[in-house]
Amino acid sequence: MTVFLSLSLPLRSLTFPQKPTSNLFFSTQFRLSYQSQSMSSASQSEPKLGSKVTFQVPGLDSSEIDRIADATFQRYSSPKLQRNGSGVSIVWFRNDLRILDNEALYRAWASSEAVLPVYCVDPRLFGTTHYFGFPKTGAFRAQFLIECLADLKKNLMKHGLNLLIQHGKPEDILPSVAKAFGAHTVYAHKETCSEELNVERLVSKGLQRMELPGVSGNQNAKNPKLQLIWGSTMYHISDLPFNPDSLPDVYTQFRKSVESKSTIRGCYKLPTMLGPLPSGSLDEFGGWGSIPSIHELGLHQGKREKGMYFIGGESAAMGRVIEYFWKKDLLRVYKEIRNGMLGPDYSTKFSPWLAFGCLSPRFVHEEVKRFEKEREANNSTYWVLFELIWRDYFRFLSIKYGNSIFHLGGPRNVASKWSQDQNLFEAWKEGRTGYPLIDANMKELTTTGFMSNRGRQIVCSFLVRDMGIDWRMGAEWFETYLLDYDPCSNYGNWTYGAGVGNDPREDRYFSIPKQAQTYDPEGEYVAFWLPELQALRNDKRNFPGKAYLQQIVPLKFGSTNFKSGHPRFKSVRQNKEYRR
Ligand SMILES: Cc1cc2nc3c(=O)[nH]c(=O)nc-3n(C[C@H](O)[C@H](O)[C@H](O)COP(=O)(O)OP(=O)(O)OC[C@H]3O[C@@H](n4cnc5c(N)ncnc54)[C@H](O)[C@@H]3O)c2cc1C
Ligand SMILES: Nc1ncnc2c1ncn2[C@@H]1O[C@H](COP(=O)(O)OP(=O)(O)OP(=O)(O)O)[C@@H](O)[C@H]1O
Repeated sequence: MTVFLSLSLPLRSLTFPQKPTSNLFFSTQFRLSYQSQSMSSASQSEPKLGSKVTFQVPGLDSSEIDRIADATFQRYSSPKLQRNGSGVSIVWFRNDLRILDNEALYRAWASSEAVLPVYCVDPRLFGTTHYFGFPKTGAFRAQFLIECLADLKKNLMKHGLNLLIQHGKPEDILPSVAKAFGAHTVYAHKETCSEELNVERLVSKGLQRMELPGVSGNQNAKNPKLQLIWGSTMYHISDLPFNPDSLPDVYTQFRKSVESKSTIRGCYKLPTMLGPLPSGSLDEFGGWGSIPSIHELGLHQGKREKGMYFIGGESAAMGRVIEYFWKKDLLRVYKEIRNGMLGPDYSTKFSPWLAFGCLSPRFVHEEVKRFEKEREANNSTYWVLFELIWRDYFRFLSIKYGNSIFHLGGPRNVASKWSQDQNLFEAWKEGRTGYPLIDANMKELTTTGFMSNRGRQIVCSFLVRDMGIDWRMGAEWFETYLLDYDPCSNYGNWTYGAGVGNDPREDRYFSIPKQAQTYDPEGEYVAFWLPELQALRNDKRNFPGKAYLQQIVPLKFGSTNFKSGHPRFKSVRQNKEYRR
């Protein structure tokens, strides 16, 4: 039986698109809708490619998203679960904005008679990045967060709870909420990077120092505890076959070791109802508080002009899993199409929801296994897990290497000369380097908050290898803009790309002409983002010569316009081009 029967969706949902072919760079549907208009000659093809087109991810309407979410909650509910605690506990939501497979929420429920869910809108998240002072959270990610909070509140209410939203630092807010409700424990998910660890320490201290109401002199009265729970990875930290401090430095060793020696835990089941809420007044907190508007966060959301538009929240995340795996049947071919750049369907697009914790990687694992059982198991179905193991790996590496993942020399403390040339950096970030593949990717990032994995590797290589710019400038620019920003994956990948990562064998140079020929042979991607290229012949779009901006630097190896071996880069060591 397919998921559509169990979700009782309309009959048309039962018809799946034809099995996508193996040479896809993006989804069949996306390609077909454009191919019909796109002939090989420039004159007939391009008006539609360049027109303003947006794609909602997932591409489902809100009622279908709600139906999928309700059916999924239902599938994971167990009426047999029993709570045996007493008193009040608090769930402090952080980057775990979900109900399903949320161990902190489950434990808070099981250990109490009443649970109070709290989210703190921490002003530090809307400050600036560490070295270069870019906005810490850009408008796209802030808008995504707003939608995540609205969805979390709605789903908590469906389960008999609510969400108290407070504006301020968790270390100021949580002790006063715990005091007002006499909570015995604050449950939260554990983080691994120093900014977040620092907040954990401050919250813990705040709870310890809290004065208990009306119990002075009572030796038995206890301050509430902060109980931190591991929950961000697919493999649980306690199930690793090694201590994170002795994590293998080579990804393949890590992967083989966990695959052979560890198992992935099942998702936590949900009680049908999570209530009641504690009794008591919320007056001193202004009632349940409000979800901030983008303006209240000091940001401005521009018009969505083009490209993908992600819907925040756990319900949309579940909708995307069902859409990508079951409805569009793309899990079957994921490995063949995952290096695409254009349209919503060449890859799962799970990352923004994973980063906010709307989606549990263990849930993705269980859906992959269900698909393998009910439809097909192949290299593609495995490959989504392979990629999620990369995500786990970077998370565990952040424990082993601490703040060095943010430092110029990276985990290996590599001494290199880097430039901070503002002209070059501005051209990179604004997408006017004269290389269509770079410019298109950078425009996609600042227009949507997303960039493909292929694109990220190419623009990273160009910034650090061809321009010689301090990689942290690129990493912080990504930190501002990415919807899926996650310190471990972002800085982990940047240190790899810059050649300062923990694995000395990872030294990546991406040749732009080669990447363009392989991954955008018809120039569809660059023409989508750079309409001025649409008038050119398909094979010229990535190599437009004088028809486009002048190239701001020559390429280190091989060039589209410049002669290779430009003296500026003579001293740079030749690296093999990297292909994954
Ligand atoms: C310079 C650079 C910076 C990056 N910054 C981030 C970041 O801040 N946050 C982030 O989630 N990913 C980051 N990535 C990894 C990767 O590009 C994205 O996870 C991926 O593009 C997200 O799209 P998707 O969900 O469709 O991926 P899919 O191809 O569908 O992969 C499925 C999932 O596997 C995980 N994954 C895939 N590739 C990687 C990878 N290289 N490293 C870690 N996890 C991976 C992601 O969770 C992803 O959602 C970065 C990569 C590079 C090269
Ligand atoms: N979640 C995060 N996102 C981005 N950066 C983070 C995160 N957590 C920690 N960092 C970075 O970790 C570093 C910690 O700086 P801190 O001053 O506390 O320690 P440090 O090791 O002495 O670093 P530095 O010498 O760069 O100041 C900073 O670069 C900070 O931006």
